[in-house]
Amino acid sequence: MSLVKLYDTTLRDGTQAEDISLLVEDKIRIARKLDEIGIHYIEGGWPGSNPKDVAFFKDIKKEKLSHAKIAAFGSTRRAKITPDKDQNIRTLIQAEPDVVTIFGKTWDFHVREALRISLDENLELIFDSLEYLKAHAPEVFYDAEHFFDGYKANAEYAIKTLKAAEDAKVDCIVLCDTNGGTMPFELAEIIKDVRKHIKTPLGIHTHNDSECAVANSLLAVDQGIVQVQGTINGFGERCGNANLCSVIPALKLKMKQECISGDQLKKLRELSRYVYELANFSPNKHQPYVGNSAFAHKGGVHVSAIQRHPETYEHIRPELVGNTTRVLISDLSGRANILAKAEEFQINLDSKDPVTLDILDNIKEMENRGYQFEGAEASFELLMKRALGTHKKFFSVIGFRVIDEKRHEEQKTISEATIMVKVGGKVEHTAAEGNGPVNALDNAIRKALEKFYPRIKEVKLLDYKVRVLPAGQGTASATRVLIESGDKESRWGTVGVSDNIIDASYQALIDCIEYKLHKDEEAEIRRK
Ligand SMILES: CC(=O)SCCNC(=O)CCNC(=O)[C@H](O)C(C)(C)COP(=O)(O)OP(=O)(O)OC[C@H]1O[C@@H](n2cnc3c(N)ncnc32)[C@H](O)[C@@H]1OP(=O)(O)O
Ligand SMILES: CC(=O)C(=O)O
Repeated sequence: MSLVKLYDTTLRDGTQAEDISLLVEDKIRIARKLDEIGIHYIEGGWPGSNPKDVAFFKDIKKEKLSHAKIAAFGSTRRAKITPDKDQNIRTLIQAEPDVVTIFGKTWDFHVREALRISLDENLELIFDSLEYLKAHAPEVFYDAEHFFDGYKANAEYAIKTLKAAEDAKVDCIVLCDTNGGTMPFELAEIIKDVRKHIKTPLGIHTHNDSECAVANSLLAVDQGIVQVQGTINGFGERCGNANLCSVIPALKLKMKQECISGDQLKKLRELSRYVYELANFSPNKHQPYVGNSAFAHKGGVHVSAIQRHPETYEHIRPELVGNTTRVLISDLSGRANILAKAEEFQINLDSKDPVTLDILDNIKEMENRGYQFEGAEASFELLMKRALGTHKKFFSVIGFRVIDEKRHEEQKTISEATIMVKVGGKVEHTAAEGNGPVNALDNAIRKALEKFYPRIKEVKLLDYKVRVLPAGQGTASATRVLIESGDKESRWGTVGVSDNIIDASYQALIDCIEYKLHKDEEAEIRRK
């Protein structure tokens, strides 16, 4: 099986996506990660476009990449000038990349309307830009922009443009589905025909406007293409590019194509999340292979079956891409979900134990009131402990009060909370201000408990989400609050539901603190 080369364009086409912008430092950090995972080519940007991309090519030279080659992107020369005078081509050479990739026009419509030159002149543009670059760069790739649309409009001319690139002796000709509208069955037929005319190695670059970018890339490999271009998480112009986080495992695990090693593949989820983080995006939890939900089982029937054989509802073993199986708890749960969860928390439950059925009934009744335990595993663990009688009461809350006050129209609203807690025999009464009522309550709870349990200081509130339940009752609706918290070691989610948003937040905050205290005490016992 020959090697399929992976060409990542997250740093170029990925940054053409709406809302994505990466600093030079971010690009360098992502390039290091791409190299670690075994990407063969990293397209760093278009040096003729902006100073940031010029800086990238300068800075990346200081990095010791283990094997990835760095590619610089640009276009064929402008009409009426020679390549050596073309500013874009000059900057590509000055960037001194390992590879230069330029795009040129394939579609006669684009030649006439976008470039406004003759069809023959475009062939000259392609040939002499590439011939010149071949003499000045170690490796040269040609992106045949709009190849599939061009072929459908005028196959003869589209093939002529590829021949011009072949005559210039480029190292790879990349067929681009630039508008992302090509269907997989069309693409396979077109590539078959191209292979009759072109002997240069072929690559594929697809966009996702018809949701076919990954399928098209895989089909192209099936048709003998040796280079696949794409981006991490599918970031890219409009609807994005072929998502390498789906392409790579499909190539490796399903098509048995050599591309990266099994150990590198295990870093795929980490890479996906790293890129989301640096792009300042929340990860897509439903993303195939690498998303949190990719191997999360909710239906009772599914959970029961995966415990017997994971393959019953998992298309691959999640560990192969660095992911894990998760069992979700909801009103679609059966006993199998509860048992699986209990096992995860190292709680011994028996499927015939009446407590299991009690927990199940309790969950279904709570979900009916609006609770949701997906994403609130810590509240769920506390619920199990309460049902089993293993829950420890570290403190009790005697009462709390939250006040919001606006003393003058021009002034900021002030939030203050007071709380009375009992720890052992001691009653503590504290007050705290906050940035809004929930923050004031959070501050007051912590202030009251920290002197008894100083490790509460380590807890950070990472995310706070409110959902109105059921929708449509306006400000009288019940609310569900989901809180994500974390400390140095882990992250956990808690939930509260009430027709009062402060009360719902209070429940989730108290569960958060109780979970931390249980977790630390159990860790301490294990250490001893
Ligand atoms: C399919 C793709 O994703 S291609 C990549 C697209 N990415 C980008 O455009 C991002 C980076 N681009 C840029 O920074 C700018 O567009 C630049 C610096 C490259 C060019 O800027 P400008 O000179 O202002 O031109 P503009 O942005 O309006 O682009 C249109 C020009 O590109 C020319 N052009 C477009 N494609 C090609 C090509 N394949 N070969 C040569 N020239 C081309 C057009 O003829 C037009 O030139 P004209 O104005 O002289 O008629
Ligand atoms: C080259 C490129 O980005 C495209 O054709 O989509």
